[in-house]
Amino acid sequence: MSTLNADPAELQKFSELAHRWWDPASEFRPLHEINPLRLGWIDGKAALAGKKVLDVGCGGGILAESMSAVGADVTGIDLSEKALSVARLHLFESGHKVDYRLVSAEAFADENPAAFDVVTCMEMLEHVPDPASTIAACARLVKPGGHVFFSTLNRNLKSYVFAIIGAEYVLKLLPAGTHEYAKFIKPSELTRYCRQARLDTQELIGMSYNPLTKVYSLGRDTDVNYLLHTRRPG
Ligand SMILES: C[S@@+](CC[C@H](N)C(=O)[O-])C[C@H]1O[C@@H](n2cnc3c(N)ncnc32)[C@H](O)[C@@H]1O
Repeated sequence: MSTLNADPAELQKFSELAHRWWDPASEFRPLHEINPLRLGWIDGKAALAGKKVLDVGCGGGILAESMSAVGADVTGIDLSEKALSVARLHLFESGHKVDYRLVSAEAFADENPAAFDVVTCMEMLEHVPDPASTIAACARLVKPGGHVFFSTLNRNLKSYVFAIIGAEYVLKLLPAGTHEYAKFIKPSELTRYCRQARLDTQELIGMSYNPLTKVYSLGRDTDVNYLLHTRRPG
């Protein structure tokens, strides 16, 4: 039996904060603030309405719900039971429909090969022990010709300064200890894992935060946060 590709300390961290997931002033504020940007970018590439979509590492469901709101048929998977409970409860408030499951990407891929038009895996890879295994699972889950989207944090001096020192200690956008530098992933590594999983890179785009205007934007600067659009060949 293969070992579970999960770090119990990471899951515990998200479980402890889970009750604040939908508070836009909480530790999850950055996810609320970046959501319209990433949703628009994903929708622009994959035209979500009517598509079967899987959100891997969905947490409390910020992205999953928003994809349902634009007409996608969304399933969300995560290994934090508390985050999933919060996600399920929030559906009563929002009226959206998402099927939430407590299962790893690898196990779900064994049960549902080539089942989804679109797979999203955002802000999750930097929290798992073996990101290449998660990426390979996402590649197995998507249909031939389908889309897979990732986002994560780059690994360099600038990302260390911005994502850890800046976000966790100076601006206090995130609790100290949210991120572990060694788990950040360079775009070259992410695209290599994708190639190994037979996912073709379509676009790599940066996401930057301006601390003066407090506004996030998409652009060419991939030094800190970035997103990757890939497709499984048809
Ligand atoms: C920073 S949150 C991102 C949530 C969501 N993807 C978003 O961007 O709004 C990271 C999520 O990954 C989940 N996670 C961490 N390790 C995981 C694993 N091995 N399998 C599935 N989910 C995992 C956590 O429980 C948490 O919900």
